[in-house]
Amino acid sequence: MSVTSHSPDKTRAWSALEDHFAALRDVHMRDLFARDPGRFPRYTVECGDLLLDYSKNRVTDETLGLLMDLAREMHLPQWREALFSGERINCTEDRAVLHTALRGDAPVLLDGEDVMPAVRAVLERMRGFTEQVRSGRWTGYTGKPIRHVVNIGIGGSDLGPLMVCEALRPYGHPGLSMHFVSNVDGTHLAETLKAVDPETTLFIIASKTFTTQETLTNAHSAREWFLASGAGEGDIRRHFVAVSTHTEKVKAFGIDPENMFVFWDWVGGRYSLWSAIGLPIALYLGMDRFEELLAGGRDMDRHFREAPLERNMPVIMALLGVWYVNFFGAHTHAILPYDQYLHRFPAYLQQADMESNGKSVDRQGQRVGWHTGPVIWGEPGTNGQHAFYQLIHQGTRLVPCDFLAPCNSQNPMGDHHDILMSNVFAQTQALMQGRTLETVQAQMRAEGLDEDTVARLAPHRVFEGNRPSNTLLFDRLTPRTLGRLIALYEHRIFVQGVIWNVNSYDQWGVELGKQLARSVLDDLRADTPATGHDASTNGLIHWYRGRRGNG
Ligand SMILES: O=P(O)(O)OC[C@H]1O[C@](O)(CO)[C@@H](O)[C@@H]1O
Repeated sequence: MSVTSHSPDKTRAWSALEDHFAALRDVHMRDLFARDPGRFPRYTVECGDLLLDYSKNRVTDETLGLLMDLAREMHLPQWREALFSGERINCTEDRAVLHTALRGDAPVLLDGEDVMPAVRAVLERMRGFTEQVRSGRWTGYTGKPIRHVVNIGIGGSDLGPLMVCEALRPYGHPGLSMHFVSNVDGTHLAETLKAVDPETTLFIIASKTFTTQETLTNAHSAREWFLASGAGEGDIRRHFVAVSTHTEKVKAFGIDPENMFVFWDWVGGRYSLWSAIGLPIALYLGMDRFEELLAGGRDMDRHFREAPLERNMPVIMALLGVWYVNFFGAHTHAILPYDQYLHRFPAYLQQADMESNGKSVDRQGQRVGWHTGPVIWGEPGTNGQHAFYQLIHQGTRLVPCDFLAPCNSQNPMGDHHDILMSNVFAQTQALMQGRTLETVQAQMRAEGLDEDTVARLAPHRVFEGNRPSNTLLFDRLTPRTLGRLIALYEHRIFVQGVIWNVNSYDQWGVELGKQLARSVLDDLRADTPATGHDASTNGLIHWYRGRRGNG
């Protein structure tokens, strides 16, 4: 690797940020706004139709300057170049990380060979296939056109395509209904199969490794269901396609390689929606719109690569996150989309962010002495307001929030959209400004309440404020805009990984549970006593074995 890495807490900027934090921790954003009328124009940045307003953060010019120093001391510009140019920055798996090439338009050399011809060839095959299915020329085994697409995959082979198909529903093919089966709980597949017809259903078996237990179990059961409907083995080719990096394993499952769409080990699962893993997206939206999504990702790549760090949207968002995690001690970060179509965006980002930066050893294998990725969570507004915003406004924890909202609804209806947007702006204002005890008391007296009631209730009605948020506005949730948004968060994750000196592109933390599940499953199938686990696990296995089949 051409770039060196080291501990962030050994940098000069980190120490300076610690001192600066001590001076700023009790400063209220109300006062920062009062002192500085230029905050909004200075602390906003654009990329295409995206506007990021980060003025409602607990920062000053000095904070931002020090955060930029930290990025430079951690060699962010060099790491960014290593990412885009195909260096093997996934050091534990010795892999390049090239999801940006999937949406790129220039040669990218990996081991001296340009990856772009292969990328374009897969896109062309996707175009041919999706046009056949969407036009009705690709028929099922009884000659009927495809009406249902069932994607069977999990994690990155599910969450991205599912989120995008939901987000871009207004652009979806009216004659295709999209289904996503991920959970190995038989209920997920069973409920999906109740809604589809074997003669008109196309199954996509999506798995980078083609070894994932949940996906293969669901895929085998789907095939059995299909064959039980009266179809023959020879009909499988019209109803099952695969997306994977492993041709041999796809063949072994019984899917013709002709019906397989490939991608490569340099595409991480949680960054793979831009690859053939996006096949459900391309089927639903059509290939032109899928390419608009890619173009949106490319817009953000260009911005990330070319804009100065101080005007760089993913860099700014990432560094603000570092400021809260490492200096204010924030444990979580809320993603609050005020667009119903983005209702799976927080779930998608949970995997993208937490599987990437939920690490506790650095790139050198040493235990980190600083906090890394926060818990990512969220729900669409305004529903969240009536659920968990109480804690964000008045709880004891600091929860930095991202509010995302379109300036135009896909479904204009009366004054719904102005009402929705008034909530976005009011929430961020309330979080920032709060409401002081004096204001509460004055308001209560103006309402004519007696002094006892004022004294008793006023403390409950105080809002400390000083709670940070970013606001991301965009014109309308189009494929291109969504591409920009997704790539924005991908790069935010990358930058934070660089600052925390972790490898954001492996996921060893999912291994142990998988391994143990295999040995537990052996014990669930056995009739001899289970003794090889701890007392709790042995006890649970026996309890379950004694009761299954009774319910
Ligand atoms: O696409 P695959 O190989 O089935 O993996 C699915 C998911 O499983 C994981 O490896 C771990 O949960 C994810 O990183 C990945 O997205």
